[in-house]
Amino acid sequence: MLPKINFTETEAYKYLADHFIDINKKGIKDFFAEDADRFSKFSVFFEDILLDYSKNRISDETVALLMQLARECKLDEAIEAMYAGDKINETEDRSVLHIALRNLSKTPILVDGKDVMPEVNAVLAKMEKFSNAIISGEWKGYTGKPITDVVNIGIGGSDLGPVMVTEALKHYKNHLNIHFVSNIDGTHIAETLSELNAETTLFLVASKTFTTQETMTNAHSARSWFLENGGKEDDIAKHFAALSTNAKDVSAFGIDTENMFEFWDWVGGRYSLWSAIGLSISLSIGFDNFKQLLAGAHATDNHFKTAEFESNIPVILGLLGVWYINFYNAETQVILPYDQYMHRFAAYFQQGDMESNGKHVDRNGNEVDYETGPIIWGEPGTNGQHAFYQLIHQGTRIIPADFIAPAQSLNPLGDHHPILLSNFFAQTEALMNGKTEEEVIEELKKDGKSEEEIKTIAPFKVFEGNRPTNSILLKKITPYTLGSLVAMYEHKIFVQGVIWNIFSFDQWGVELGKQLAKKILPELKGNEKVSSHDSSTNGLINQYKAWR
Ligand SMILES: O=P(O)(O)OC[C@H]1O[C@H](O)[C@H](O)[C@@H](O)[C@@H]1O
Repeated sequence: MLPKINFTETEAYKYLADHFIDINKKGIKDFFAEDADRFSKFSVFFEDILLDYSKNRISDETVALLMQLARECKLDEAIEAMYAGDKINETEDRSVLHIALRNLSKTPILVDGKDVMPEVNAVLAKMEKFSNAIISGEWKGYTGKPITDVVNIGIGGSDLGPVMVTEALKHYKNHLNIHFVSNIDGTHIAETLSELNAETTLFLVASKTFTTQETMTNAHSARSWFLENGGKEDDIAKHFAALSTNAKDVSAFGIDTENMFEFWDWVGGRYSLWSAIGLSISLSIGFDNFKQLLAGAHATDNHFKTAEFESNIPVILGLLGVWYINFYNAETQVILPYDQYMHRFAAYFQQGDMESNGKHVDRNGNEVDYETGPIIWGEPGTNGQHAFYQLIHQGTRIIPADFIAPAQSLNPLGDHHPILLSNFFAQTEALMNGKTEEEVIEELKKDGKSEEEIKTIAPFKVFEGNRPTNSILLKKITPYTLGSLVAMYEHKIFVQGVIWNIFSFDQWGVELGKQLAKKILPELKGNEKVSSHDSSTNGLINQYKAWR
C-alpha cells in the first residue's frame, strides 16, 4: 500500500517554506554567475537523453530539501509497492502495472500471487503475428485484397497514446494508412469513412471497458458502414478487431474473440499505449519498432526503480513541479517539443497528468489544503513562440516550461534543423536572462531614439527574466528514445501523486458528466419543453429543440 503522509507536515516542507523566502530573492542568472559548475551539477544523462534542469529557481539546498521531502514522503516505498503489484489504486482495488507491459526482462510480476508476465507475453506474440499478417498483405479483406487502411476507434487513453506515438514515429511508418476516430460528433467518423474502401479497411475497436458511449456508437456506425458497403456479417471477422479487457461485450458486439487483443484491469487507460491498445502503433511502424518503444520504456522503468533520487530523472522532474506548484503557486506547466512529429505530446500528457493528479481528496479521504495537479498545455516549437510565448516571457504568471528537442533531425533539410535548435536554445536563455532596463536603453540609443522616446517605450521592452525551464535534449527521436521519454513523464506524475498524497490512478471526476448526458439524451427526443433542470440547462435544451 502507499504511505499516507501529509507532505505539508514534514520537516522538509517546513524547511522548504523558509528556504523559499531566500531563494525567491535571487535570480537564476545569479546562480550561474556564482557557480561555474551549475550545468554539470544540475543536469543528468540517461542513455541518449540529457535533462538540463539548471535553469530553475533552485540552489544545492533546494535540491537537497526536495530530496528530503521525497524521502519523508516514503517515495521509495511507494515505488516498491507499484513494482511489486500492490493494489495501490485503492479506490478501484487494482494494481498499477504498466511497467509489466514493457518488462522485457520477463522477471515475474505478481498480481494476487499470479505471475502476469506469461499473459503479457502471449498478447505481445499475438500482436506480432497479427501485425505481420496485416503489414505483409497475407491477411486479406473479404474480396481477397490486402488491408490498406486501419481505423482505430477509441477515445481518451484508447486514442491519445496511439495518436501521439504514431505521429511522433511517423518517420518509421510503413505503407498502411492509420486513422483515428474518437469524437462522438458524427463528423469525425463520416469524414474518415468518406475516404475509405470497405474491402481494404480494418477497424480496431479500442476500449478498455468496451462500454464507452462514444466508442461503441462509432463502432456500431463503422459496422453499419461496412455492411452497407458490400461486407456481409460473415466478413466482419476479417475487418474488425477489438482491444479490450471485456471479452463478454466484445463477443456480444460480434467481433470474433480470435480477433480480440486482451489487456487487464491493472492497466490504466491513460497508461495503456504499451498494451494491446498499442496495436495501431505496431501496425503503423511494425512490431519490431513497437518492441523498441517498450524497450525504451523498460530502460526508464529500471532507471526509476534503481537510480538514487538525486540522479533519477522522474524524481527530479516531479519534485521541481512540486516546488513551483506548492511554493510559487504555479498553476500550469507547459510542454514544448521542438519536433513537429511530437505535436500531440502535450495533448497526450494533458490526459496523463490532469486525469491522474487532478484530485482534491487525499489518500486518507480528506480534502487537501494545498494545490495538486497542474494544468498541462503546450504546442510544438517554434509555432508556440509566435502564439503564446509572449505571456510566458512578460505575463504576470510563472509558467514552468519543459523544452524538448532532438539533436538529430529525421528530415535534415537545408538549415531547418539548426534554425529550429537555435530557437530552442535561445528561448530558455531569454526566459532566464530577460532584458534589463539598462540593456533596453542601450539598444534604443543605438537605434537613434531620443531621450523622450526612450523614456516612453523602455518599460514595455523590459523582460524581467528568471522564468524557469527544463531542457530535454535527445540525440534522436527513435521508438526507443520516445519510449524512454514517455515513461519518464509517466513516472514523474507518479512521484507528484505520492508527494501530494493523492490517488493518481482513478478518475472518478469524469463520471458525473457521463451520468448526466445519459439522463439528458432521452429528454432530447420529442418536442415537449424540458423543465426538469436549472433554468440555464432548460433554456439551452429548449432552444436546441426549437432550432434543430
Ligand atoms: O478505453 P475506454 O474504457 O473506452 O475508456 C476511454 C476513456 O474514458 C474514460 O472516460 C476515462 O476517463 C479515460 O481514462 C479512458 O481512457
